[in-house]
Amino acid sequence: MSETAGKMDEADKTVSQNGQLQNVDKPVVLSVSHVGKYFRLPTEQATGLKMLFINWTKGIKGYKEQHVLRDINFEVHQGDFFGIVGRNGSGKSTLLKLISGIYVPDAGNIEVNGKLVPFIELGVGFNPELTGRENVYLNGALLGFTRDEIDAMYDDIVSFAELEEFMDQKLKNYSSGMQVRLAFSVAIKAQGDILVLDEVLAVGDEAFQRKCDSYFASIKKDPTKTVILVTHDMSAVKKYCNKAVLIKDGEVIVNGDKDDVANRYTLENMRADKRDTDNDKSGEYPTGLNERVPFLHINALSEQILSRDDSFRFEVEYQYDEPNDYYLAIAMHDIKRGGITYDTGANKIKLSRHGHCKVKFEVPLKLFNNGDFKLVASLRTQNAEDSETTDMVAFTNDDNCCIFAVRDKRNRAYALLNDCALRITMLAD
Ligand SMILES: Nc1ncnc2c1ncn2[C@@H]1O[C@H](COP(=O)(O)OP(=O)(O)OP(=O)(O)O)[C@@H](O)[C@H]1O
Repeated sequence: MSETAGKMDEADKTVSQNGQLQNVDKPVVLSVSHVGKYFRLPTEQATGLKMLFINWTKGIKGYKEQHVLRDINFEVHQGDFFGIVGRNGSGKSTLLKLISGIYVPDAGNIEVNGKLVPFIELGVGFNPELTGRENVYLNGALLGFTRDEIDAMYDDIVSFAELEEFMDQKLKNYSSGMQVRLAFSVAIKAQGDILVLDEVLAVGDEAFQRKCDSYFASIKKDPTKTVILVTHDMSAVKKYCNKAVLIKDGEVIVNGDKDDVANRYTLENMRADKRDTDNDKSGEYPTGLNERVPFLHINALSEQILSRDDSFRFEVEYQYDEPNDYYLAIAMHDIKRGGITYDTGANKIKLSRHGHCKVKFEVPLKLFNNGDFKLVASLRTQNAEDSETTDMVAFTNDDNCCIFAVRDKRNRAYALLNDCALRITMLAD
């Protein structure tokens, strides 16, 4: 085993064991160890030297430190397609700027071995008063390429950007899409070793995105090129990356397996959506609850990201003190595709315990295709006049329901549950 492979961290080992990572024996091209970054946000301004002195004697700093990144550790090997994922404001762009040498870390260090080409902020290194051609040369020079090197890659850049007819026009006359195309083409066609890209999939029109798509597919196969990609697009992470990290509030919370990272990100987003709804609560009881049923909650008892070999276990926890029998009705919504996937029916689960109760359930996932699901429940009582009918007493809303997701490599994103769920029968004439 090489020295580099000997240095691999726990995440690398895990990933290589489940067969996703092929590059652990390749050289480390980027090493991020114990990196921290904070920004100073001004709180009050001293208006002069005297004020500054008074503040100093009182211990008033005049700024507060916002820790944007804390103890970030990971390694990227040559040939990796490495994803950096996280919600808005989690610190991804700051991390890319540190990797690209735009910022200096306040703690830890970053080692880059190879020529790094960043595409992280549009407009950096471009001058609107210069022509497209001049901008290619300017940008290439800023990236550290010689004139001869830029001459050699110029045609390739222009043809990828499909801007042949516009190269002698000033950049300020380009549409924003054209500017993105040119900047992106310079970044990817420049012969660097490590390409650092921020949200590139979100730029350009559909045709250009398709082109980027096939470019990514080809670069993924090139063992000498390394890509570091920041994206919110989990299908891109699953499709291109062999490794990824998930950053939350400035810390790496998942490191290594790109599927784990993508799944956890989905879960974090689902949780955040739910929290947003929680914050909207008003009145004495949460929506759906009342003095008869002051508490009704669905709790996940299993992991919330599962494969079709798993079962999802959950419990309905509630408070109900009236002496009559009652019913629990449970429905499962398909969050992305819409619609109800399953419904127990209003009077199938009859219960008679009272007080604070918990009832456990299990859903086998064999028949599920990939998707995000929301379980909702209602507590119902028999209608006094019609024994066939139930009346809803309380229901879970978005703040007390439960979510889970099915992610299985064997499954597709079809709307239907399971490939065998639908049978089309030919009818007689
Ligand atoms: N130059 C700066 N000065 C002060 N605070 C900053 C600076 N740059 C970023 N921040 C703060 O650092 C935090 C992380 O920002 P960053 O842009 O790295 O997040 P991000 O994960 O890239 O977000 P997004 O997905 O929205 O691009 C944010 O709270 C942001 O306000």
